[in-house]
Amino acid sequence: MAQKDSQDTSKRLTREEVAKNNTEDSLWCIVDHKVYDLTDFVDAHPGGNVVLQQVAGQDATQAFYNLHRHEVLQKYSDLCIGTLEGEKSEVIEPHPGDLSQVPYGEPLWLTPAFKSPYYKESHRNLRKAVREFVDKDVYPEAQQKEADGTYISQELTDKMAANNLLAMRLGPGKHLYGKKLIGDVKGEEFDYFHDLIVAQELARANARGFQDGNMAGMMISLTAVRQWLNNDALKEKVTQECLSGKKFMCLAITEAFAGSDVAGLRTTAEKTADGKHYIINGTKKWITNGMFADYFVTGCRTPKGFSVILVPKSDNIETKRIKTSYSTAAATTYIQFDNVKVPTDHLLGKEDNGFIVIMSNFNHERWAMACSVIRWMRTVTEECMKWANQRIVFGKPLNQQPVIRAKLAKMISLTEACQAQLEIITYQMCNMSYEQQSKLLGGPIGLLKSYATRCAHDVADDATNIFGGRGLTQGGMGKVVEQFHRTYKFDAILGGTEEILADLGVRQAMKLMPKAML
Ligand code: HEM
Repeated sequence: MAQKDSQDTSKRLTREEVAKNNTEDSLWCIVDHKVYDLTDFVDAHPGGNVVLQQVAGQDATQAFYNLHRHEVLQKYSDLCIGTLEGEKSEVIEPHPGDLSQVPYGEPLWLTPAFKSPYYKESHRNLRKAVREFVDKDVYPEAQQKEADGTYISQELTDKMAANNLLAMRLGPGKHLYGKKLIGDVKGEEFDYFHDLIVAQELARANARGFQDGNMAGMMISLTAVRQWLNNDALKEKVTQECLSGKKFMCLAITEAFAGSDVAGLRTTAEKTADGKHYIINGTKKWITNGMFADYFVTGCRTPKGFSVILVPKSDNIETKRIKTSYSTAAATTYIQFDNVKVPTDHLLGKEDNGFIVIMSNFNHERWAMACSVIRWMRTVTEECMKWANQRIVFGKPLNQQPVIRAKLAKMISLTEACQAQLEIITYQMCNMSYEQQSKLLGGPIGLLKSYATRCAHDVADDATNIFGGRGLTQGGMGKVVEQFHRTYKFDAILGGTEEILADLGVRQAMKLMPKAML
């Protein structure tokens, strides 16, 4: 019997040689024209020894791809002992930074021969650089943290900071000026299409809890601090601390008492007799990144309304972890403020006028959530395209069933429609001042997010049915679909529910109605 020639994939073997290695003492099989020696692996195989013994000495390509993701072969590449004489591997080996070759696996602007008026050379360069970074540095940690529920490492945070990825998450602005970003992009030229690219590429780490754990809290709160904090020195200090990855920030608005109903919040901020401090009391719930935050951008009731205050961490702030349907890597938190003393110059905007602070800040948050959920819809559609192509049932590929093709048609159409709407709104953001965006885009962005998550609902539903039991299983073929089906609701609820946002879109439109009668 032949001996295992460790990792020598260049070795040429014949099908006749493979056929002879069909016993427990030497068990070989063929997958995609390559030969695997499974002799020592049989007992460790998660699918058991019997199935391997049944294909000993044979070509098991079809059986393998019916049951395993290609990444299994990459993980166990040391079992490969050679390639078949005169044959070569057909399955495309993905490398860090590669574009998908699956139709609709990429937005149309990244599809060869398709054109777009929105993306310039610098967008393409940034896309390439961020994808490489995500594939090499973010994806492995994201997968690990999603599974074990621990928080982002300081090492990855430092790398994100060094590459200005933390700064880019705030969107375009002065905080990027003078900086040379990855992909050779100048900070001054960074616009909302660059921003869209960063959001969609980061979502490709396919770890929904970790995705929020990776500074979503800072992304939605430091923007408000930069726009509204009156104390400039403090503003620059906290910006510097957070964008360098040394300190962490979160947005603390929602409470057990009120979510989207900001007017119903019960956390209070009362001024001390000398007028120099606020004393804050109350609770906050479902606060992303609260567990590791050093700053809490907090919504409070003040005598005549609602105010937003930057609250540094102190002993009077207590945090407790909340378990939700995605990973605790997101650091979702219940917070109690018990007589927390904060200087009054930590106020954002004007006292009692916090509503405008929160509402204008919501636009970027909601738009960024739309970017990532639409990318998830695409990834899930791509998974279904691959599965329908490789899965053999009733003696033929799944894609030969019209009912499956009808589902794919719907998933593709919904994804493309959402991406197109996203790009049109992004173009408006690039061409409007912050004030115009606050005034005119709240409605359209609300409708975009609410429509995108309604579509995500349909995509998750159809994808799960296409994958069957695997769409309900964590790990293995359907793992991305299972995760999306379990977590897409975060995008439908966080940052404003589907219903509230759809209604906002219509209410804003009604305000702009002329006196036109039928
Ligand atoms: C290079 C060869 C192989 C390796 C490295 C391998 C590895 C694995 C791994 C890691 C799993 C766990 C599930 C996953 O991560 O997808 C698994 C499951 C399984 N494998 Fe394999 N396998 C190989 C070949 C085969 C072949 C040829 C067959 C069938 C003829 C087979 C049948 C199964 C079955 C039935 C399961 C359980 C799948 C499920 O729960 O859906 N494996 N294998």
